[in-house]
Amino acid sequence: MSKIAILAPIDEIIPVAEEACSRTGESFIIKKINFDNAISIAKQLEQSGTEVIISRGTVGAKMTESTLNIPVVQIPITGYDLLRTITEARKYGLKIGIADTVDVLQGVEAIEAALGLSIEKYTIDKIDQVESAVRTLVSRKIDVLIGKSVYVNKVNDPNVKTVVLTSGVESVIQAIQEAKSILDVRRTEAKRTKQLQAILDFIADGVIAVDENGIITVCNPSAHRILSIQFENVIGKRIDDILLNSRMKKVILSGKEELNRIQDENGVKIITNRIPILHENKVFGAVCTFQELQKLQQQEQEIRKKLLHRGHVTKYELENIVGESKSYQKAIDKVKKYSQVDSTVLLTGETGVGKEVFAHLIHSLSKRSDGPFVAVNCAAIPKNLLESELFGYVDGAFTGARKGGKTGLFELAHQGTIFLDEIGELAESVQAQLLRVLQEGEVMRLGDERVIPINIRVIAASNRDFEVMVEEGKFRADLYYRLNILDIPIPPLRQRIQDLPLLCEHFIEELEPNIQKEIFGFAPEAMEILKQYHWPGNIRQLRNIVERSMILSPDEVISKETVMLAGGKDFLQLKTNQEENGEQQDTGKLQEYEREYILEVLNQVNGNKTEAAKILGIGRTTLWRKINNS
Ligand SMILES: Nc1ncnc2c1ncn2[C@@H]1O[C@H](COP(=O)(O)OP(=O)(O)OP(=O)(O)O)[C@@H](O)[C@H]1O
Repeated sequence: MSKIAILAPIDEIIPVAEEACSRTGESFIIKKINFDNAISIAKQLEQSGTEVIISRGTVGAKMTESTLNIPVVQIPITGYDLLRTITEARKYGLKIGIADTVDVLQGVEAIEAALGLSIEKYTIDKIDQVESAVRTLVSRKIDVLIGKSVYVNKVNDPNVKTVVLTSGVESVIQAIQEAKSILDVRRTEAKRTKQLQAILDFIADGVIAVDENGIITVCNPSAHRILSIQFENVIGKRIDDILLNSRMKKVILSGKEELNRIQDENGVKIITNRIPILHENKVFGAVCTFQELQKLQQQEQEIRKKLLHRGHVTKYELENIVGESKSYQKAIDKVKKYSQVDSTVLLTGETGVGKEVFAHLIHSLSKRSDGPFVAVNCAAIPKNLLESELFGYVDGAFTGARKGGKTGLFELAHQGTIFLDEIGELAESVQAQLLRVLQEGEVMRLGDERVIPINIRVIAASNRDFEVMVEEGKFRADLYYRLNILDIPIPPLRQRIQDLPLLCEHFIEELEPNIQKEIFGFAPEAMEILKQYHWPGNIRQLRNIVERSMILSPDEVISKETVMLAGGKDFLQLKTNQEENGEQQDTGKLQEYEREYILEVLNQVNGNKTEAAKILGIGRTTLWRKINNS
């Protein structure tokens, strides 16, 4: 199918067009048309793949002004065509009239001067001037009328002869060249449009463009998906009828871009960039690109997880939790119940009772278990950094701020749980911001004006007495009540000492692979010692003592002496108490055991005193004194 068609409004054009095609080596469609059927024929050709039409005269002009989507190239009237036609007309008389467009008439003036002729001219500027043009010229008593076929066909005065002004082969060749270059441009444009379309179809960002009146000109598939609105035929509609908060008209009016704005559309939160489309300092539209905030936050979490090589995931499951005592089981029951709701939990208890373990457990039993678990020890992060760590910051928020800004831990916990350990250590300013997070479900990065909505569950923990802190004005009362919706007090180890054998067994099993020693357990007297101790460091301290005892023990069963040694000075104090209680202890013998075990440890670490002191939990000087004392 040829991409170019020549539509001839007069018969004379057909042989000229055929000649032009044969000279240029083309085989275009050549069809005879008339004023009435021109547009329907052109439309049929357009549908069957014709991309450029060549025609001429009034019919050509009619096609250009019609609803055709393809360009129409006019076959020009050249000076040569005029000369040829005027020479022909002179055969019929000297009084010549001509009706045509201003550019053709300019050529006529040049020929008049050269030939010493005076020609009656009628300037056509609209296609419906045929009748009046012919009437006017005939009334001037002309001998002959020159014009396009529609004009000459209207002459019915037998005294006036007619000559059709038509184009020659050169003019048709000129039109063919022009049509071919239009075809080239259209092909390049089509390629570029296809490329752009592929980009728009492929990118995950939503893209919507509007013209200067706010009428949608582009809306890509991601925009449809993200906003999940039925976008039937959105092209051509007003942006404000489709989106409630688009602000595109504002961007067109101000000519200023708006970047990284959070926008709510039908309950979908999106982060949007809007820019004006400028040409020669004039705004002729705007384009916005946007992403779903929730997706962005998820991706950011994924990337951060990978970058940090550690996932914000829970480490403890219910089966790793040891404790059968009533008080502990009561606390575990609360964990199970509270994990099913989304309210804030406050865990209280002495250091090392397992507050973090409980927080992990609540998360892993909750419906958020697939989301992140972010644990923050508020006492471990320097006070001046805590705010920026929790809330994040934007580029240039403060001196020393990392380029590109930083996502805060609250944002990282989005769709999951944040565990704020040692919450009693929060500075007052941070307490106020935390209250806002709990009340509004939003965070604001340092140096930013935008609020970022987040969906998190907060679990807080402290080993301090909040009521006293609130009374002393060190902790905001409103924050305390907000945190203390569900409370879980965790009992200290000394109040559930019956769990001790189970815990020891659990830790031996857990530690054995690391220590690479087979240990059966604690001798009954050793267990007695452990049960008598008051465990200020609770389970963490117990785990350390079990580990130390396992390393020190020369036997598969850990003896009382090994435990005494592992307990260090805290346990020696215990021995004194026992003595005071009337128990007989042989101090000299104990010191001897102590010395023996210290030597055993030294032996295991090849005499490295620093290493041995570390394992024994005593200073190097004490170690030296203990070896040399006896
Ligand atoms: N019920 C339990 N069963 C087994 N191990 C436990 C249990 N509870 C706590 N642990 C262990 O005890 C140690 C201390 O627990 P955790 O860090 O949760 O205490 P914490 O109360 O948060 O301490 P801190 O107040 O110092 O932050 C951890 O090694 C943990 O594995």
